[in-house]
Amino acid sequence: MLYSQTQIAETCQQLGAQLSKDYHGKKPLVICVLKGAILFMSDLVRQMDTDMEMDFMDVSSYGNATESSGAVKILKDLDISATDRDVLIVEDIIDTGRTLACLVDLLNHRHAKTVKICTLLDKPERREKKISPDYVGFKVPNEFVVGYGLDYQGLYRNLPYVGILKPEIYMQNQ
Ligand SMILES: O=P(O)(O)OC[C@H]1O[C@H](OP(=O)(O)OP(=O)(O)O)[C@H](O)[C@@H]1O
Ligand code: HPA
Ligand SMILES: [Mg+2]
Repeated sequence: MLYSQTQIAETCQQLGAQLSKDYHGKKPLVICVLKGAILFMSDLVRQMDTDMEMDFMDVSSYGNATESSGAVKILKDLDISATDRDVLIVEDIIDTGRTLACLVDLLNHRHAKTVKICTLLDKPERREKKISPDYVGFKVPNEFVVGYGLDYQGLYRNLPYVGILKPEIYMQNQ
């Protein structure tokens, strides 16, 4: 285990308090990046004492051919227009930064007023794209982490804590 349920709850409370101040009177459009960010999003917004709208996007990385360009495929787009909105993107983890680099570009292209990023976990050692989150819960080492929304082959998202995946689990599949 890397971060317990209690540590995560404290972090959500701290981030929520800061976001409540920073977005006071602004009615942000808070975007959850499916599926990984759903647990963090649902805990975080309950700690934000401000008017807001919530929306959801589902994106997936392209295959190897286009990975280097950082392109992602939109599987579910926003229902609410981001134009002229103070957008807060909520993510579970920033790893290479490809997903967020693409989303930030897209939202700027759509003329969002401001685009900020709140991520529970940041894994800076793996970064390929220049993305620096505005709000970070925890910096994580260069390990594959699961739980609290994060999966390995679709499993472990429902764990209430964040842990490092045991190497024997992914070695079985190699
Ligand atoms: O910084 P990156 O290297 O782009 O990686 C981070 C992204 O990868 C994971 O999502 P994934 O695309 O696996 O989908 P999921 O959220 O549905 O699990 C994670 O939830 C982030 O969204
Ligand atoms: O460490 C991770 N765990 C789960 N999903 C991920 N997507 C990018 N990095 C990770
Ligand atoms: Mg994701």
